[in-house]
Amino acid sequence: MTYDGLGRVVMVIPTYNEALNIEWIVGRLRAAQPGVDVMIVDDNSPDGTGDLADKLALDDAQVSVVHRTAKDGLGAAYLHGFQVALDAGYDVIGEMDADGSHQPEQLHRLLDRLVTADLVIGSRWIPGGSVVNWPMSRELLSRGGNLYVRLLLGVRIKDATAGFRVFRRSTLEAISIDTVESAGYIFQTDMAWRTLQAGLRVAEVPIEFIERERGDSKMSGAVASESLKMVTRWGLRERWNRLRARTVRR
Ligand SMILES: Nc1nc2c(ncn2[C@@H]2O[C@H](COP(=O)(O)OP(=O)(O)O[C@H]3O[C@H](CO)[C@@H](O)[C@H](O)[C@@H]3O)[C@@H](O)[C@H]2O)c(=O)[nH]1
Repeated sequence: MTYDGLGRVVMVIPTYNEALNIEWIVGRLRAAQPGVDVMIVDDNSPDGTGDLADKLALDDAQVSVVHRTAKDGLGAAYLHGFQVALDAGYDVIGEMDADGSHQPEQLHRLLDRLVTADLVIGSRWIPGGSVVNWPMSRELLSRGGNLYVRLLLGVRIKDATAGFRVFRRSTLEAISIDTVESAGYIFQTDMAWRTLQAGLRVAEVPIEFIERERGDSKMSGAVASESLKMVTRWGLRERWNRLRARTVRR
């Protein structure tokens, strides 16, 4: 099935212990966008999410499942799913969480904008975007993290850490996903940064992000500190490269 003007679209949904959410979110996505396929990438969740995903795939030819052997991080799960989607010939490959934070009913905003962009991010931090039910600590972490990314990397994106996105196939091909190494949530920033560095168009559209009601977030101190370290390293490397280029020109 296809989405008008964009070709074949698949939304990749990574899961780890999302048994309480997976049927609900896939049902909503299929109802909201019947032309869009779904690929669940499960890291052998102990709560049986993988089995539930298999049942969904059995009942619906537009749902597929990638089973991985163990929990290996959000970024690693997405990269695996992206490669499967590229091999399957999809024209547009998207990302969203399994827990209802990203609303399938708002996916059309991202897809419509992709007609004139290479990556579209559903943004919480542009006018019209919002967050529902996040504790102040989480909002500060996200706003502060995004400010740090803007300052260190010099990018204009307001929500570079967001996980509701759609990529053109050509974007994933241009940034050579087999060279991406970030395994945790910093993967989101890494992909946006690589897209900009490849000279491609990154657009943001406002979304309402709703904190999950069932199951637990996998965000942790280790995930946040990995992000801080990586952004600092990229920022310093970028400055060093610019300085060297200037010195060589003189
Ligand atoms: N397969 C797999 N899935 C994972 C893993 N870690 C997390 N996930 C899945 O990835 C999705 C997001 O994980 P959450 O732990 O629910 O994320 P969050 O705290 O709500 O984080 C949100 O904010 C982040 C920072 O802005 C975003 O990067 C993230 O995408 C999301 O929108 C969920 O579907 C979850 O099951 C993993 O190691 N493996």
